[in-house]
Amino acid sequence: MPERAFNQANIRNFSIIAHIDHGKSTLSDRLIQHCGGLADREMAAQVLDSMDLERERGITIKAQSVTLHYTAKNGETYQLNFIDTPGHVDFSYEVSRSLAGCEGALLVVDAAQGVEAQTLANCYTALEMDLEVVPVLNKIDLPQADPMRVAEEIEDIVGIEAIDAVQCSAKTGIGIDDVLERIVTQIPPPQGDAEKPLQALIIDSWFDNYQGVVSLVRVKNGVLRAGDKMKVMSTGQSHQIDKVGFFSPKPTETGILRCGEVGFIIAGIKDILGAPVGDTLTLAKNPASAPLPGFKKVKPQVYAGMFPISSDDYESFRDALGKLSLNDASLFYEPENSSALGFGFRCGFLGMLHMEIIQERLEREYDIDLITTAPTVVYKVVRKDGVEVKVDNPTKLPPVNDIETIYEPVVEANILVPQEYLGNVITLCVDKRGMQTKMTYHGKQVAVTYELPMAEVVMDFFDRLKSTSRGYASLDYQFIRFQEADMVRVDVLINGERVDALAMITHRDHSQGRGRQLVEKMQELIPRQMFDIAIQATIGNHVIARATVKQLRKNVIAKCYGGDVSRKKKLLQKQKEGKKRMKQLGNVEVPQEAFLAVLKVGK
Ligand SMILES: Nc1nc2c(ncn2[C@@H]2O[C@H](COP(=O)(O)OP(=O)(O)OP(=O)(O)O)[C@@H](O)[C@H]2O)c(=O)[nH]1
Repeated sequence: MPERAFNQANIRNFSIIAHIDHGKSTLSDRLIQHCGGLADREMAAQVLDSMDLERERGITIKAQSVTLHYTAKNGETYQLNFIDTPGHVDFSYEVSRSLAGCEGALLVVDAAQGVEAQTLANCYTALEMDLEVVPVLNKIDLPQADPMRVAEEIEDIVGIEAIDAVQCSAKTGIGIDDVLERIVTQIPPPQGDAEKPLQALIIDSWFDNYQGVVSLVRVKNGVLRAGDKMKVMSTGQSHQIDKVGFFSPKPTETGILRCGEVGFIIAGIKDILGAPVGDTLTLAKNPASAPLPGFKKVKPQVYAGMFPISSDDYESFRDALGKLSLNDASLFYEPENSSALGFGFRCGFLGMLHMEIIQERLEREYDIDLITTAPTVVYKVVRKDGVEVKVDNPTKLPPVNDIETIYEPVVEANILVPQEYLGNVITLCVDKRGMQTKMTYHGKQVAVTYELPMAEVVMDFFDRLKSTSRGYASLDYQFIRFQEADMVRVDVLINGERVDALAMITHRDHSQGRGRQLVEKMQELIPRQMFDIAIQATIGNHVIARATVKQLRKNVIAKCYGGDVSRKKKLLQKQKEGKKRMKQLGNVEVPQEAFLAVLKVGK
């Protein structure tokens, strides 16, 4: 392989911080196009949002990278390594992961919309990590764009200089040159010493069916070559490096990654735990004395049970979770056994979107049909005998008589909202048992801070906030403490049998109303069968609500008795498909939606 020209001073490693829809994907495609990374026809598909799911949902989930070469106005050619970051509130942890590989970040703000809470939180993370934050005002082609106002907002709310912020339109291409020049002039080159022992940070790892584990790394010190024997510092395991290179955006082998560079490495690692994200790689021959600081560990916030509909899928389900968790350190799972749903896993997620995405990936990429139980947060329970337990599953809540106190997790939620929707947002927060702690006005925008029970926030809060503010309010939240709360477990009985997978933990004040809504929702969702089905909600032995699904009188097939066989077959086939998502509880068939009916209550 020919030696590449290399000058560490001409490397720029950066990420883009942007709120969803402010144009990050469009801008990154433009930068790639401008630097000749892609032909126009390849631009049709946005490149960095590579997973199908991401494209459909229009959001970026996983960190990806691309290496570009840009010849600047000063005549020098720069290597730009762009590491992508996700934009949703559930994934701020992955943002810090991407930022750890960079010296700078572009803060892309829609010049018509202004600053949103999520960009704010990520921006603070970047500033804390000592990154150079370069503000970029996008969408200046829009008639309603108001770059001066938004620049002031950035200064006022984010607290960085923005008056001479670069203005561009990722859509029309205006100002893209200026963005590239800013990257080169404002973001510092990587520090690090090529002569020191190798230290390469694993930013991301994923499993490729042909290559095994592929890792995206940032070389902080030393040099990494194909053929070298490298050591994973946390496990001490050594592997021969097969391939190294860049994504440009197609994978391009270079045989070497030098100090300051970002690229992929493949080392024939088959074990999915062999290259953990946040770990440090060094060389077996001349190892570094210490690993690099890893990433802040994140704890899942929401737990739910996931059960394969067919018990034959259990093994493949476990393998799939293993593969997914390789590049998603925030995904937690452990075996769970439900009397209603059989063998499955208790899974922990960052939030509801994260949960939905994992569920969809399992179904689409791994072809596993699942029943998911209602998500719950983690409660701290102090028993009468003084022992403290963490409860991530309503069925594990100790009997009422054994409980001294229950503590629920509380978050601090920062919301940015235009003044005209402030009233709606306050109503929503009060409804969700929120307590206001701060409110400041910034031009047209208001920043409000609430302390809210996490259980209320992780479920449907984000969606409701969006709809009550016509999409203008934005949210960021973090766990602050556990707080004593009067929580109870509501059980659901179907024909007298307690269904463990349907239990929920809720505040006592809401329990009566939610119990009622829950049984009513279940009544709608459970199809009528050949007998009456009684649905009850209980707290302990006390029934708080009941409903009945009346028996079905007619047999569907009876209708076409004597009719032609193919029609009858079709009807049966249709029924069977309809049943795919059903679970047999005793003699009652319950559809998947019923297990999530809890999410539909309390609105
Ligand atoms: N008018 C105008 N529209 C733009 C511009 N840049 C992006 N858009 C549009 O804004 C919408 C969102 O752009 P994306 O690039 O997908 O946004 P994103 O921030 O990458 O979204 P995530 O991938 O979810 O983080 C798309 O409909 C784009 O066509 C711009 O400069 N001007």
